[in-house]
Amino acid sequence: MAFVWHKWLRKSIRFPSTSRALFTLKSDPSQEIIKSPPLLSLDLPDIWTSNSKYFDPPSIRECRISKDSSDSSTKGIEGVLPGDFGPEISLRLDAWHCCMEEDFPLFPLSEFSESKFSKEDSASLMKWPCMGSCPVIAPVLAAWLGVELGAANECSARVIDGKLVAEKIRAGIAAEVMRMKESIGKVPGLAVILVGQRRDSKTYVRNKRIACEEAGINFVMAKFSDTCSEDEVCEALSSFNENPSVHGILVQLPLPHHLDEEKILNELRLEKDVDGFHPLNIGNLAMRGREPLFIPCTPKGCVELLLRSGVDIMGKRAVVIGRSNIVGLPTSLLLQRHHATVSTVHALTKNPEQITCEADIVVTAAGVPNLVRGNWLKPGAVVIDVGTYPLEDSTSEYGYRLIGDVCYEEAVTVASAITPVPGGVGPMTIAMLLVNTLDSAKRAFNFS
Ligand SMILES: NC(=O)C1=CN([C@@H]2O[C@H](COP(=O)(O)OP(=O)(O)OC[C@H]3O[C@@H](n4cnc5c(N)ncnc54)[C@H](OP(=O)(O)O)[C@@H]3O)[C@@H](O)[C@H]2O)C=CC1
Ligand SMILES: Nc1nc(=O)c2c([nH]1)NC[C@@H]1CN(c3ccc(C(=O)N[C@@H](CCC(=O)O)C(=O)O)cc3)C=[N+]21
Repeated sequence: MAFVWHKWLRKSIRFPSTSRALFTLKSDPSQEIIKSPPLLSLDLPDIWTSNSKYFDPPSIRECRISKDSSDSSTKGIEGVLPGDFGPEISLRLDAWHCCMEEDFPLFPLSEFSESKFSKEDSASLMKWPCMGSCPVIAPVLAAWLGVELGAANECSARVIDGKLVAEKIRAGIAAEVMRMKESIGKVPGLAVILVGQRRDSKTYVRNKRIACEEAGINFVMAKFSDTCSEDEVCEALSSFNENPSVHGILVQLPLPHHLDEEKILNELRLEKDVDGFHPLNIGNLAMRGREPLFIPCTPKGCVELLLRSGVDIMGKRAVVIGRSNIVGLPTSLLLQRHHATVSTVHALTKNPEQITCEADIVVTAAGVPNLVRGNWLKPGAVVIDVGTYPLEDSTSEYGYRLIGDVCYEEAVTVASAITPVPGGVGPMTIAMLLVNTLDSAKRAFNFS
């Protein structure tokens, strides 16, 4: 289906740098477009959530708009989406181009955000999340659709279903474990050290055990009381280090205060560091051209969710809220490896909302419930909520429920895609732990 942009609209369009860069690369056949590098050892297809009326079939992830066609006759640009292209400018689109009906593709082209629109126009358009970052194309499409822009508030962000994605990944891992078992008679093994009685830690470890069992991965655990000594923990760690049937070791954090976390983690063998917290793994993640043995599970899960939701990371502005060794810092490093321009917000950052407002991708890992309000977000931003704050709730099965960092009800009306808590990043963290454990076993057995 074709549509026409009026000439005055065309004048207001300037192609932003990402498009320009890609256009340049495309016009030079010796250069390949650099894609975000794949992360998973398992080659699984893209997965799209079906729980929103706005979803992206992978086939329309790249569309082209004819540059010069019909200019003289229609005094506009004719765009044909997708499939029937003239001389093209290739646009890489955000993940969330909507497809309202099968034969009516609707593309909020956020690439055109430099257009000159009056503030009033932009403001009202921005309230329309599915088009919000495209002040140029939205009115054209709205007129074309015969809908009022005011109907905006009915739209809401696509929910990125981490649980569903994680289930598919885990099914892939189970198949790989089975293949390994059938070929060499071995399976991967994960060992967990759990110290103390924290309810949330117990829940996370239980989830890890269930996930391992379902995937056919051996799971062993060493449990200690709150008052145990450092030596006891180190002894267990060193026995797991020596055990050839253990390919991954995880010390559940946080540890009780009397234990020296750094000292204990230092005991862990690099090649079994499936959490990816070892300084050498983090250092290699940070350095260009170096490959860490393991990428920390939560950051890897966040990026995996972005990629599988069709969100292009390259050239995008990302803000990571939090800079901890286990989530915030490695997430920033990993996004940078995927060619995002990354800013960090932490507890001492001034005007965090202004910095966050600039981001196309927001990953938040502060552990502060409802920290990120709707007005912290750029319309159309993709929001990944890592935060899990255990709130007392006697009506819940385990006496608490998890709250994220993001004020979900507000964010869902502004963002283009968002992860829920629970059911977002958490299950992906566990899936990535299984991926790392499988990778480690494959390395140990020289099995590919
Ligand atoms: N879903 C999952 O799979 C996982 C979830 N989590 C959850 O993610 C959250 C973060 O975990 P973790 O990194 O270990 O936590 P830490 O407490 O180690 O780090 C929190 C980070 O957030 C920053 N921060 C705290 N308050 C604010 C604020 N008001 N504004 C901006 N930044 C702030 C801190 O800044 P500063 O450095 O200045 O102190 C710090 O860098 C927790 O809720 C945790 O439960 C963690 C791991 C996995
Ligand atoms: N060495 C170490 N490695 C970790 O990866 C690690 C850690 N320590 N300490 C604590 C944090 C937190 N974390 C989570 C894992 C799973 C869920 C998870 O599965 N969450 C589910 C719900 C869980 C529930 O049932 O309550 C969800 O968000 O849907 C959450 C959080 C890993 N962490």
